[in-house]
Amino acid sequence: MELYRDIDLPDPQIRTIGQMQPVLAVAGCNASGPLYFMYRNLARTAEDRAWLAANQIRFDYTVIPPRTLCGEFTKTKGHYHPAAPDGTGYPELYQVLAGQAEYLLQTRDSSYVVVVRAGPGDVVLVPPGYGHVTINPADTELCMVNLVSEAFASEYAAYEEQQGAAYYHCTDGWMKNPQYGDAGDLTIRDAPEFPEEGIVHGREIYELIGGDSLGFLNNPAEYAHLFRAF
Ligand SMILES: O=P(O)(O)OC[C@H]1O[C@](O)(CO)[C@@H](O)[C@@H]1O
Repeated sequence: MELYRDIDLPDPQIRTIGQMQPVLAVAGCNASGPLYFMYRNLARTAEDRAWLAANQIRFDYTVIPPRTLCGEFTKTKGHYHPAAPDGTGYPELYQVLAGQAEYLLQTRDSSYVVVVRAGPGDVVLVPPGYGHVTINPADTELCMVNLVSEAFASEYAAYEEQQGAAYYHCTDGWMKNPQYGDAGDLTIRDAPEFPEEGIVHGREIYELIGGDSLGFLNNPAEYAHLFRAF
């Protein structure tokens, strides 16, 4: 899969282990350093950048090197998205470029928790109302891109208050987070595709920029059919 080497990357935003402490499986895990790198708001051309800005959409590139922290595979911090003005939560679209990813998605009441496994070229839609964490369970770098509305700020409080997501992926397997007494069993599945919107494995999601398939990112209520796969 194309690694977007043709885009000049700005300085990344770096997620440090210090920032991750509230969400790690082992509280107080003695580790330090940068954990992952987020290159936000990218575009290949001035025309694409103008289209993205006019449509309030961001294209980001994230690199998650392999690592374990006190026995837990490296992961993103985890956050929820608020509701759009139409009352439906903002969704997000990811695509893996290199490495292996596990998208750990959960409803706000954690009654449904699902891991979507994805490899190079795979697309993953985070449906409205789902919080998400991305785990790198492999020993290679995970590179991924995402398209998301830039009309909101991510909400981290619930993940921080409950010490992360409902499950942790550790080197000896999946472990339920004891702070989620009522969490549902873990479902593990592959990523569904959405051919009617041109969102299919192996097709660069960047190609959707400038087209008419990304309306769901800012007007999710009109696209309920897209979110039924979950
Ligand atoms: O904000 P977190 O939970 O650290 O997750 C980082 C990921 O989220 C994004 O901000 C998009 O939601 C990406 O830039 C990045 O891959």
